[in-house]
Amino acid sequence: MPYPQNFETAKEVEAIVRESGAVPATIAILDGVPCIGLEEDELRKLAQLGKRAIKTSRRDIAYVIAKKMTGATTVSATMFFAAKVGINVFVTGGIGGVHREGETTMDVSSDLTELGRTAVTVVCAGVKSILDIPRTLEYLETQGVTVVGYGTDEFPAFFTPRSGCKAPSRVDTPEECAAITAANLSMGLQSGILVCVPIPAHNAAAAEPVEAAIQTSLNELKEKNISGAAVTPYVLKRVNELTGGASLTANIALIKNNARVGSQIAIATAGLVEES
Ligand SMILES: O=c1[nH]cc([C@@H]2O[C@H](COP(=O)(O)O)[C@@H](O)[C@H]2O)c(=O)[nH]1
Repeated sequence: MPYPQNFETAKEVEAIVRESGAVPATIAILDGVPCIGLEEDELRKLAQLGKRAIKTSRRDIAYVIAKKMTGATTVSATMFFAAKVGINVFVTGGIGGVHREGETTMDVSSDLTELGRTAVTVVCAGVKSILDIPRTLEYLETQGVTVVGYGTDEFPAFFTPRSGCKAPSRVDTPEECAAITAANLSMGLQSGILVCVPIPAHNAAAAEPVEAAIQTSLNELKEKNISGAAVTPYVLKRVNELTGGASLTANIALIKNNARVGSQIAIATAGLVEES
């Protein structure tokens, strides 16, 4: 997300979490120090750095710390730090997944392996259709990740509530999510839970222009020889440009919605699980 929308959204998300009765702790690595909860000026600096902050997945954590760099943590690294300090529930927009043609490129987000090895409940709006959604679900199954649709039988596809793929299971209340989180922890499964909240219908950017923009940007990847970690940021930026900002508006709306749902889940979970 570009500045200043990233800063404003982060602040608004923290406010939503507080208003809901939970405690927000935005996670990042600042000058080599992992931080769990940021002061407003720290949040602003990070937001202003934008792409100059290092996109930090699990593999990058040690390097960013050793080099005293500033890292914006992806879902995999954020889960790692959340688990370390006993945070059970974490909200984000979307997660990474298996890329289209991932069967040959092996471009599979480390978010999926982290979900397989770290017991944190991640609240998201599913994965974008820039990815291969059926293979993403297969890989989550391989990793032993509990995937639930929140108030839906269908796995949501970020900008649109529909992906054409069935969610492996369904919940309808924060209490059900909390009970699953508590069972996961008490069984010592040591894997994560993915709660997939569909974008609210009134916020959903009309699916067709977003889908068309995704196709265009995927074609550009090949022309421009872009691969690996650069793929997701490039496609997100291009889709926003091509849809005249509609995808950014939808992105912000769904993140706030996830924050509301995630806070309710966190509160219900706190009633069931002792702090570790
Ligand atoms: O819809 C989204 N997908 C992915 C990301 C970011 O991209 C990361 C995955 O990147 P990669 O595909 O390189 O693993 C996620 O953890 C998250 O930080 C995001 O913000 N929004």
